[in-house]
Amino acid sequence: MSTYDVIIRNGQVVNSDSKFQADIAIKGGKIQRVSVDQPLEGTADKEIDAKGLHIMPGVIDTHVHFNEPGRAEWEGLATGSRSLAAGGATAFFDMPLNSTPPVINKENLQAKSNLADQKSVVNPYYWGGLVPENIAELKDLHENGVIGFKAFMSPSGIDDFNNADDETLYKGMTEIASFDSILAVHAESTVICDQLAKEKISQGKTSARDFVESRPIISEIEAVRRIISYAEATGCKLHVVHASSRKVTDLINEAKNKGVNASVETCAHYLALTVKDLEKKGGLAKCAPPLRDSDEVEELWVALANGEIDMIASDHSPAPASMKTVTDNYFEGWGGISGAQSTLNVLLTEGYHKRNLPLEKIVEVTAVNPAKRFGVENKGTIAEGYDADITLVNLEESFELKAEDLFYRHQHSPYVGKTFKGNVKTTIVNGNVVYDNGKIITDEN
Ligand SMILES: NC(=O)N[C@H]1NC(=O)NC1=O
Ligand SMILES: [Zn+2]
Ligand SMILES: [Zn+2]
Repeated sequence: MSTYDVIIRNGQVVNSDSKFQADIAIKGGKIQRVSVDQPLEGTADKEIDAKGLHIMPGVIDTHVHFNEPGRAEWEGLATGSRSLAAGGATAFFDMPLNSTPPVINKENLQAKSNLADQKSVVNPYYWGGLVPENIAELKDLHENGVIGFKAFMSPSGIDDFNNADDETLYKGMTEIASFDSILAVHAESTVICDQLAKEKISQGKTSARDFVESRPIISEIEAVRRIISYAEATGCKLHVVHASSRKVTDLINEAKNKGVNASVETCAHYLALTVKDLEKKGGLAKCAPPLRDSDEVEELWVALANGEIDMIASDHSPAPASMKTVTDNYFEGWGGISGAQSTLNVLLTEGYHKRNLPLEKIVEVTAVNPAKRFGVENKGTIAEGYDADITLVNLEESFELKAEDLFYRHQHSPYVGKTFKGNVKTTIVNGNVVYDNGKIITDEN
């Protein structure tokens, strides 16, 4: 009988506050021993030599749309979760849309979680939706384990998930505050975006730049200011997703300084891609809020380095290729980027290698802060007693991302063709190796 299930030897552990050489022993899905600077004694059913590799807490992707049930032809829990594992993620928070029926009541939550239990290779968590029709359902959703609620302040693009008007936001936040949960918002102004889009389209102005100009940063600023005022008035915890500009993250930080319980996410694509990519790659790089110019990208990196951004997620919101093809009208086609597999690659390449972003900071915004902010216990850190959710990374290995390397239901992404430095070699979820050297390892193989 071996002492442990898995031992990882000779790796360099990275936590959000430290880096050290250690051997790690896993048993029963937990990290049982972390032996710093001296060889760990004992045997294991599986020994992994991590010499030359960095051992990081698995990424917790707080923002994905896996679209199942109901829209599995766009993605799916099996394919989506495999892509995460291949990218070093060990948990995800699935958005209440674009699955159908959306997660706006307990029954729909259970339908999704039953499917995830069968299909996901990483740990699933769920956002509940806040829509004008479901304020009476929020408490039930909370009691059934959603990690928080998500509302759209502008149209969601999905017919069965209405955006929240001001009354819904105010009443919903009052209700969510009553049981101390949190509201995440997609913050763009409906009035500004709709009006500008109408104007552009009526003038035949439908280029990539026109689309971006129809969803300007001020539209995010307006919506974020408004939602902060509701957070102040109701005492509801607030989380702003996919801020595309430091001008937006600044507002959250000002609010925090005034004592508002708020946090902010940005996405890998706002750190790695610009309007030029949208022009070049067409629909593959279309999202909302849209990609910005390179000066905004650089400012976001500064914000990240300064601790002004709480977490980085993918907002993986895929669709079939036919819906991502833009010819000359950028107002047509699905807005949403396929990126779940590449978040860590982006942060290592563009952050650690190119801009000297410390590895500890990457762990903080991909693992520690997501776990802390949303009350996910025993995850986000490599330490004794924590869950064995771990990714092994070769920081120096470069590779060019190919479409056939993607585990998505549809093998496309704006990152295809990009050379990344920093490659995920192995991903361990609850003590089981689920991804190793380019392959998903499941019970069947
Ligand atoms: N419904 C949905 O997934 N929308 C997402 N896509 C995107 O680009 N931004 C979003 O909020
Ligand atoms: Zn959104
Ligand atoms: Zn989203």
